[in-house]
Amino acid sequence: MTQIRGLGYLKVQTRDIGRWRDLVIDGLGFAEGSGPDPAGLYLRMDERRARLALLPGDCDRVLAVGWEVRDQFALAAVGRAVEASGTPVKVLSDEEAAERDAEQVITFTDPAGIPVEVYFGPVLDHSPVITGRGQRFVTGAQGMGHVVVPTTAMEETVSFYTEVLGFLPRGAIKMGGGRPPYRRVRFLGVNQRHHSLAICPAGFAGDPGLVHLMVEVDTLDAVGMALDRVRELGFSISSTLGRHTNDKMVSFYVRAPGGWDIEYGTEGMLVDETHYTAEEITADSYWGHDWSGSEPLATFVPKA
Ligand SMILES: Cc1ccc(O)c(O)c1CC[C@@H]1C(=O)CC[C@]2(C)C(=O)CC[C@@H]12
Ligand SMILES: [Fe+2]
Repeated sequence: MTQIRGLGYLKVQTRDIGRWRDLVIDGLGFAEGSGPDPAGLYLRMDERRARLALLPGDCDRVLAVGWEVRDQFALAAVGRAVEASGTPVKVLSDEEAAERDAEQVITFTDPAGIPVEVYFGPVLDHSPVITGRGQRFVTGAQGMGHVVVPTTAMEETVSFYTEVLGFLPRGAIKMGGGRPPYRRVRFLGVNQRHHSLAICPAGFAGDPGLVHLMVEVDTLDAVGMALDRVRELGFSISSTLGRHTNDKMVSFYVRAPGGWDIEYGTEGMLVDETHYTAEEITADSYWGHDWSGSEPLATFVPKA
C-alpha cells in the first residue's frame, strides 16, 4: 500500500503572473490565498493556505509537484524507499518546510526530471473559501486533482511511481493507435480519485514539465460558467467539453501561459479498490473533447 494520500499542491514558475491571475481567479474562480513570496500568486481551493502557487521567473516550468502523506512516520517510510531505490533525497529545513505550509518536506527528482516534494502536516487557513462562482472544489480525500507529466523515460518513470512510491495502476490508453511496441499514457492513483497522476510518453520533455493539471468542481454549471468566462477572457480552449471514458469526468481543457493546460471538470467517479482492475480504454471520451483547435504543447516542442 502506498503511503501517499493524494496530490497536495503544485508550484509553478511563470513569466506571466498577470495572465495567470486572469485565468485562475477571474476565469476558473479559484480563491486567492497567501504565501511567502509577495510577488507570487497563491490560489486556494479549500482549507489549505494554497494548493496552486505561481512564482514569477524567466521561464515557465514546474517547480514542485507536492504529494501528501499522513504523518512523520509515513514520510520517513517514503524517504527510505526513495533512498533505497538509488534516488537521493533531501530533507528540507524547518524554514523551507514553513514556506511550503507543511511541517516537514522531503524532495527528490523523479526519472522524468520532475521536482517532487513529499510532505506531512499541511497548514490550514480557516477563513471562508470564497470562490468565483460559489463553486466548491472537490478535494479532501481525493486530493487536489491530478497532474499529467511528460517523460522520455517511460518505463523508469512508471516503475518509480508504482514500485517505489506505491502508486496503483489505474489503466492506460494507447497513443496514436499503430502497432507494437505501443506507446501508452498510464494512469496512476493513490485514493478514490481515478488518477492523481498520468504519465505520458514524450519525444522531448523540457519546460514546462507538465501536460496538464486537473481540478474538479462540484457542479456542471460551474464548469460551463468557467468555460464561458475563459473564452471571454481570450484564452485558447485546447479541448472542448467532453466526458472521459475512464474517470467519467466531464471537463474542458484551457491553455495556460507557459504552454500547458488546466483541465476543469466535474462528476469524476470514485474507484472502489475491492472490485477495480486496471483497464485499457480505446477512446479518451464518450463524446466531446475535440482537441483539433489545440495549440501544440510546449513540452513536445524542442527548445531552439
Ligand atoms: C484519456 C484521458 C482520461 C482522463 C483524463 O483526465 C485525461 O486527461 C485524458 C486525456 C489524456 C490525453 C489523451 O488521451 C490523448 C493524448 C493527450 C492529449 C496528450 O498528449 C496529453 C493528454 C492526453
Ligand atoms: Fe486529465
